[in-house]
Amino acid sequence: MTTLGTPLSPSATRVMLLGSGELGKEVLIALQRLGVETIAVDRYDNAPGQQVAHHARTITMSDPAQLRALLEAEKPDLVVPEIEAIATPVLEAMEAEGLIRCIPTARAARLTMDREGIRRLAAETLGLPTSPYKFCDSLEELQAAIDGGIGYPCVVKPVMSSSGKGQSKIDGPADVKVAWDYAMAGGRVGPGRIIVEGFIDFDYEITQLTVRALGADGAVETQFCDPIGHVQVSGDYVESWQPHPMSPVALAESRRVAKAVTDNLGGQGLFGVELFVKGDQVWFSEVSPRPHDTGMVTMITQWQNEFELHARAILGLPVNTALKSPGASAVIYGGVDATGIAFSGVDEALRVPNSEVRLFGKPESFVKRRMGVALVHDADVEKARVQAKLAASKVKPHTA
Ligand SMILES: Nc1ncnc2c1ncn2[C@@H]1O[C@H](COP(=O)(O)OP(=O)(O)OP(=O)(O)O)[C@@H](O)[C@H]1O
Ligand SMILES: NCC(=O)N[C@@H]1O[C@H](COP(=O)([O-])[O-])[C@@H](O)[C@H]1O
Ligand SMILES: [Mg+2]
Repeated sequence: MTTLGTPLSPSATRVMLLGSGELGKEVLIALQRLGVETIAVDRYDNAPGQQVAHHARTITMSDPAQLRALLEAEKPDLVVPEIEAIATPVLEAMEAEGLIRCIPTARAARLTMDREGIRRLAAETLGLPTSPYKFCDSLEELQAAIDGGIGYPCVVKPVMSSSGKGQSKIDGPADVKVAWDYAMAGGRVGPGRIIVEGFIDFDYEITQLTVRALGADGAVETQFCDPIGHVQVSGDYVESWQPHPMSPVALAESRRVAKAVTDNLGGQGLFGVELFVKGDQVWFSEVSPRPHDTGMVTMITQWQNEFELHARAILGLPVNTALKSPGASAVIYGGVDATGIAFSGVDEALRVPNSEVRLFGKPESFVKRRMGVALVHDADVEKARVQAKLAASKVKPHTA
């Protein structure tokens, strides 16, 4: 049985988010609605989730000493990683010492913070289909990997990066050094290990949201959301929709792969399993052991959106993954490099039928920083896509 306390009292159920961007903000709102006391941690002040949590803390989460000191001081009941760039060995050590409970598990956070950990698990331990790949520490190793079998075209990514940072496609020998240099500039931490992957010429790609939550008998059960289709530009999501139509064989294979990966990672919570599909063939790409950016569409398509599902699953509450209506999301980028920007045209965006807009409240805008998202529901998912892009285009960010 789950017992929840009163926030800001000795009985409080206290949850700490490590990372408090747009995804964490929605998890925090879902937790607040259940009377959970929340602590929002990020690398900068006034991060989106810090604006809605009971407590805000700003630290360098990749610094082991800073992370351990904060966890020891706050003693949360649950620790919920929201980004990859965290000193995960601290989480593993403190979980092993019985000092914290990490969502879904500290091991899952460690394996997925680094492309090498999750790729070797999926392909080599679990035997799941993936693109061909090699890990390289120098330009020479990269060239040798391509010549030795990966071939052209291929994709280079820093092992520690997300949202497409440092990622590029290599079409021929002339691109190899450019891709290497770009990866070195775009990686998250430290010097240069990359993954080079054979390019998969997929028909479409999906995110298979997968929830591990407690059933009535107290055992973990796996439930799936309808598949989310999405379009990525330069490795970053620009639009998503749900449901994405799939053949029964491809859908069953997607769920087999998603279950194999999430069973191994374990724990409770929602996962975003990224898959490439061509005909009935499915390749595992990567997995977020937490809500996924493409899953923001569920804010308008599901009875319980992915953030509510995560909140409920981690607290031991039952979940419902049913679709409410087909719908779509389209990203609103900053368009300018400036702090404290303004957004015109929100009224016009909201005049698009069946639309909603979320502005994340990030204190600083960059040309390609995701600052908001437009959402539209419609019985016709293709129409929802068109309308969501229309609504997003009406919002005009500019310097204040
Ligand atoms: N091997 C590949 N073949 C074809 N396309 C690929 C390949 N690898 C990546 N892509 C494309 O680039 C996108 C981003 O790749 P990936 O998910 O690995 O990067 P990421 O930086 O982790 O992104 P995010 O954090 O947004 O999930 C994929 O969704 C896909 O569209
Ligand atoms: N693909 C991962 C992803 O979308 N993560 C989301 O972006 C935030 C960072 O945004 P920022 O880079 O604008 O600070 C993260 O905190 C998370 O909410
Ligand atoms: Mg991805």
